[in-house]
Amino acid sequence: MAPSLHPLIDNGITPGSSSFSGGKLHCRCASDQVEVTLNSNVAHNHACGCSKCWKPSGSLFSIVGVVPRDAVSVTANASKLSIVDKEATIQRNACKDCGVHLFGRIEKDHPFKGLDFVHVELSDEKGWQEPQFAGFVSSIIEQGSHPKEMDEAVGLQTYDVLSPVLMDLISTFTAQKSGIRFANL
Ligand SMILES: N[C@@H](CCC(=O)N[C@@H](CSCO)C(=O)NCC(=O)O)C(=O)O
Ligand SMILES: [Zn+2]
Ligand SMILES: [Zn+2]
Repeated sequence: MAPSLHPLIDNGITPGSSSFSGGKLHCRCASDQVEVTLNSNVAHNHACGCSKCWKPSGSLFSIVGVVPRDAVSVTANASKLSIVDKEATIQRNACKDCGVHLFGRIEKDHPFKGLDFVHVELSDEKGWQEPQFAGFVSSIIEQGSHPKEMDEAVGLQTYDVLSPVLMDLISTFTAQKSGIRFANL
């Protein structure tokens, strides 16, 4: 049987709503759930094959998107949150009890600083932006998947890092940091 890529993409992708403006995320504890309120839809939502992003058990990919950090607030049980790896670029705040990642924040100088990484499957609301691409696809081999499994039909454009739009953003940031100034950006 083919492995589950992720429940949000295994049986086709449901389009989000352009008028949707956010909702609440909950961890998976049976009680005293951590609640995070997002006052924005996500952008650049994508399937991520990396080993660091939270994924449901049995799935090869995480689904992760970004929201402005000003649109993120912890509205219940914040004391259950702990940063998974303080050295990582993305500081992933996870529930200490169930392990779910509620939001990932970047504090260092970085092109994506100001954006928090979130998993919309933790919300009961409908209308979140659908996954736009699959990134870090070859990273699933590092985690034990046979290289041939990478050829599974994901139903999304696949990349071994991020999409060209996001890679261009990162490269533009890097160039500007080194003193290069582009006209007409
Ligand atoms: N092969 C590694 C890749 C890990 C990685 O670089 N992940 C990316 C994408 S996460 C969401 O798109 C990243 O930016 N990580 C920064 C961080 O995790 O702090 C692996 O699989 O572990
Ligand atoms: Zn929990
Ligand atoms: Zn990732």
